[in-house]
Amino acid sequence: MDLRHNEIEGNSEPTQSLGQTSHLALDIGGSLIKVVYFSISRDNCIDREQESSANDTLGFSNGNCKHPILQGRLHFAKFETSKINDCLEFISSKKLHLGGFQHHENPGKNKNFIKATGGGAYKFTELFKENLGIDLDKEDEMDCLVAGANFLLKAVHHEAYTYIDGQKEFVQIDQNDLYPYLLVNIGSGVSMIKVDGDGKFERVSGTNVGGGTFWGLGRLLTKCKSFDELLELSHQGNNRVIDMLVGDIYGGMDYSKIGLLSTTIASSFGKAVSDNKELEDYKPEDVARSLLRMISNNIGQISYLNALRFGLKRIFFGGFFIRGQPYTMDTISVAVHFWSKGEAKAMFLQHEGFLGALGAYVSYAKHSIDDLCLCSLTWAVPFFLALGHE
Ligand SMILES: Nc1ncnc2c1ncn2[C@@H]1O[C@H](COP(=O)(O)OP(=O)(O)OP(=O)(O)O)[C@@H](O)[C@H]1O
Ligand SMILES: CC(C)(CO)[C@@H](O)C(=O)NCCC(=O)O
Repeated sequence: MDLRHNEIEGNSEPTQSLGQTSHLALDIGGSLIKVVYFSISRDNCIDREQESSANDTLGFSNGNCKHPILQGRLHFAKFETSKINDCLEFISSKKLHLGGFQHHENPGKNKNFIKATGGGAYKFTELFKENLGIDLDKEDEMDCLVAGANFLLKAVHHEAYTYIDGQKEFVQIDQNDLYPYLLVNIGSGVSMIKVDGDGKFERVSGTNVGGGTFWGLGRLLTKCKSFDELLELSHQGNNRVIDMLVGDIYGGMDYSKIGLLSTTIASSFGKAVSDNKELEDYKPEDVARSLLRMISNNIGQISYLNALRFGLKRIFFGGFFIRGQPYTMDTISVAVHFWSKGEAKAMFLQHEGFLGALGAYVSYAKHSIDDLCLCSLTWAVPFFLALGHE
């Protein structure tokens, strides 16, 4: 199966067979809105009974009931939360809102609802109702992050990877040895969640110094107009111009007695004090680089401390701050490796920014199984689990 970052192919039971349609879930965060939606390839409609035994071996037999399976793609899109109207326009233009579930508690209401998580699911309830005529069915943000991460780690073959010395290496996940792990979601702010199983987790820590801090401070300091511009700048910069290194303090030497190399940052932005320069005297790219390093390092260190607190060896990092950026991932990996003396491992996720939205999408399954499923399991579950069997 071709698993590209923005699309996942898979199977889905046709929604009309269950008397419902739903192809859309949202995660409306402080900075970004993440959209996950399923599109059906109608020409690929196949009969469930002609399928391989993948579903059956997973316990997803539909018994005596016979109905077709549709094939399609799971799409991923994102919008800035400040431009929520673009998102509404996108949903409307693709008519994604027309496929929502009917309220099963009150079918007479005849109102569509779509699954939504993140703070914006609360903040923008009325906006969605007024503009698209849909209710947002709210799912808890932490529940969704965990459900999304667990789903990806179990179902998608090349999902988790390490990033060490510029090398991306995919990690084989043993489903029987997945838990416990620490999930660190770096969004506007950062949540750290100890995951012990499906739906079994505890948010053990967090920090307000996250992706929003990088983008907010970076915008003020560099006058960048977009997040991508800030990232691009940080690629070109040299953090040593503005960070105070151990070597700057120790006359070029390591402080080997306590394990610090001369190249280790002793104080982020520390040179700005002794240099006696103004902001304009520094290149924006150097400032951007120092900032990215400072924030990534700090998150890596706090993550390690929490992993240590609970004896966790594996830390999975998600959230849109990461954006598959080599320098960000390298800094986080080095921080985790350095502080844990190689005991803990930092891993990243291909669908990093979509954990919450995927978790909200998976949560449709709850309704189908509990309330709506007539003679087989929901369309969503076999579809997702089938991913792992390609
Ligand atoms: N195009 C972009 N525009 C703005 N921020 C971006 C962009 N791409 C990546 N980012 C980074 O991603 C962060 C947001 O990540 P994410 O979408 O995971 O969090 P969120 O859901 O908006 O925040 P929270 O969960 O704290 O409410 C931003 O703070 C920024 O650092
Ligand atoms: C408030 C949330 C959960 C919203 O997504 C996130 O931004 C976050 O985890 N912030 C960090 C808050 C803290 O624990 O200090």
